[in-house]
Amino acid sequence: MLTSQQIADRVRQLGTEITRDYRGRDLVIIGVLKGAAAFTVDLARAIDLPVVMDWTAVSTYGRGSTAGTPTLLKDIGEELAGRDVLVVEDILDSGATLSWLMARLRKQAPASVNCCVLLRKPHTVAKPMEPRYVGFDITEHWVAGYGIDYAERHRNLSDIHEVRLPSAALTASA
Ligand SMILES: O=P(O)(O)OC[C@H]1O[C@H](OP(=O)(O)OP(=O)(O)O)[C@H](O)[C@@H]1O
Ligand SMILES: Nc1nc2[nH]cnc2c(=O)[nH]1
Repeated sequence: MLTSQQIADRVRQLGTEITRDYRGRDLVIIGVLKGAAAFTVDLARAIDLPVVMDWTAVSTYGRGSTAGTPTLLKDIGEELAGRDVLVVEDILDSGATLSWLMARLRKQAPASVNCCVLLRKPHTVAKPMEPRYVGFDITEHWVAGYGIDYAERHRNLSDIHEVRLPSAALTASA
């Protein structure tokens, strides 16, 4: 679906935009494990600012048209009060994970909270939200590679691939 070269080119563009938008600010980048690990590291290296990096992990069940139920698996360590926060996610699908996470981070009273998603799927129905930065708008097909898994495997692929699944398996995985 997307080659490593296409991804690298877009990551470089996003890094340039973020560098311009956050110059002179106290930027904290929060990568959402596990899917956004590769993207977060590459994006951070494309930003020409002294950013602070931190990590969180959230698991969300009941995606799609039903409201997801997120669980925090790993919290951040940074204090966010008064700082500019950029959450980095691999995929925006139902929006359940990101909307829950951003509401949680806002409770620490940061100066701002925005997000950068690599891939946006077309139907963010459950929790509509507008990321400040989007890498690519894609179809609703299941994808894997560049940090994104299929049944926990294939995160190590350099390209992003479409995974052909029977519709029953797709529902079970979500
Ligand atoms: O917009 P949503 O419907 O919430 O879906 C997007 C989330 O789903 C995937 O995470 P997953 O729970 O599979 O965990 P992982 O990042 O560890 O692979 C993906 O990495 C996003 O975090
Ligand atoms: N791994 C993976 N997780 C997802 N969560 C929502 N869509 C996807 C997808 O295409 N792949």
